[in-house]
Amino acid sequence: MTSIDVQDLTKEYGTRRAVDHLTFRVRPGRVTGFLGPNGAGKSTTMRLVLGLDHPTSGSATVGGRPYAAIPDPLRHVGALLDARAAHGARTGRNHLRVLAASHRIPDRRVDEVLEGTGLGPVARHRVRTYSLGMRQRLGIAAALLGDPEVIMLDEPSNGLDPEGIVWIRTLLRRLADEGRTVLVSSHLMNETASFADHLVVLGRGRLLADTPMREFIDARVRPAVRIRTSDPTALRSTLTRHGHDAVEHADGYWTVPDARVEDIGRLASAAGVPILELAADEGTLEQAYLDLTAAETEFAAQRQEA
Ligand SMILES: Nc1ncnc2c1ncn2[C@@H]1O[C@H](COP(=O)(O)OP(=O)(O)OP(=O)(O)O)[C@@H](O)[C@H]1O
Repeated sequence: MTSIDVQDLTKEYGTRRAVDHLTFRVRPGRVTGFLGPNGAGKSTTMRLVLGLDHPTSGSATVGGRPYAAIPDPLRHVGALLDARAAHGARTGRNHLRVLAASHRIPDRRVDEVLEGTGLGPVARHRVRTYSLGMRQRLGIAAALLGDPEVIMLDEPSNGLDPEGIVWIRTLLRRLADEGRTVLVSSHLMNETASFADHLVVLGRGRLLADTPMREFIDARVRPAVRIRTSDPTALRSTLTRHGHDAVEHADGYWTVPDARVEDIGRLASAAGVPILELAADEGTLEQAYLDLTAAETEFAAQRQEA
């Protein structure tokens, strides 16, 4: 089982500290979403893990070894950092064949990943004719080429069309279900919520959260019940009688904070209040993320004032 281990990792560029004493572990068998505002240090951390940059202090290892010490690294760690990196004059297939040859990976694997990433029909076209989405797919194909147990993707959904977004979601889930270690950075919260089991969140180079996704949301967003009725007066009086503060919204919905669907449903039914819709409002990753990063911004402002 191969984990990514980041231990007290710090990276400074001049006076700018991009990564600040960061410690976390990315475990196999699940998709870990890597989140944080622009400039939080996600790409720098990924580059440090891949040995593309040297840490100022601390360490980053894969399966207990620094990337540079892994023989045939493409067979162990697959990464997509920058989809523009492929040589535009080569065909997609040749780009992958060159990579494969340097790691003694057979050409048939090239054709396999081309098919798997939906690039079969354009495999013999030059990369410079590819759309951003096709380049993303080519970058993902390159990451998968060595059938690695560790996969790191920086913004893989970038430029993908809706069908591509569904494809990447399914792919990430499958890779994790196969027991691989999958780390994926994204700015798209709905997207991340659809594939991640676990989250690592950075803010200004520091670790803000390292937690299962459900716990991350539940700790920050109060659960509520959404309800719609044809008799708002009866609904309000029933809820008030039972100590619930309901909030009415312009679109005809009511929200009952800190309540469970079972309880509100039972109360309404016992009081004969007609219910048109009833649902648990469990909170979204976006709400929880904005709550966390807002708190972080406030903290930063307070520190500056002090
Ligand atoms: N080569 C470099 N030289 C100088 N500063 C750098 C370099 N690479 C990154 N930085 C700085 O380090 C900080 C972290 O950048 P990084 O790209 O890792 O953030 P990120 O979380 O990936 O952001 P984004 O979400 O915008 O991609 C930023 O302030 C950035 O300007």
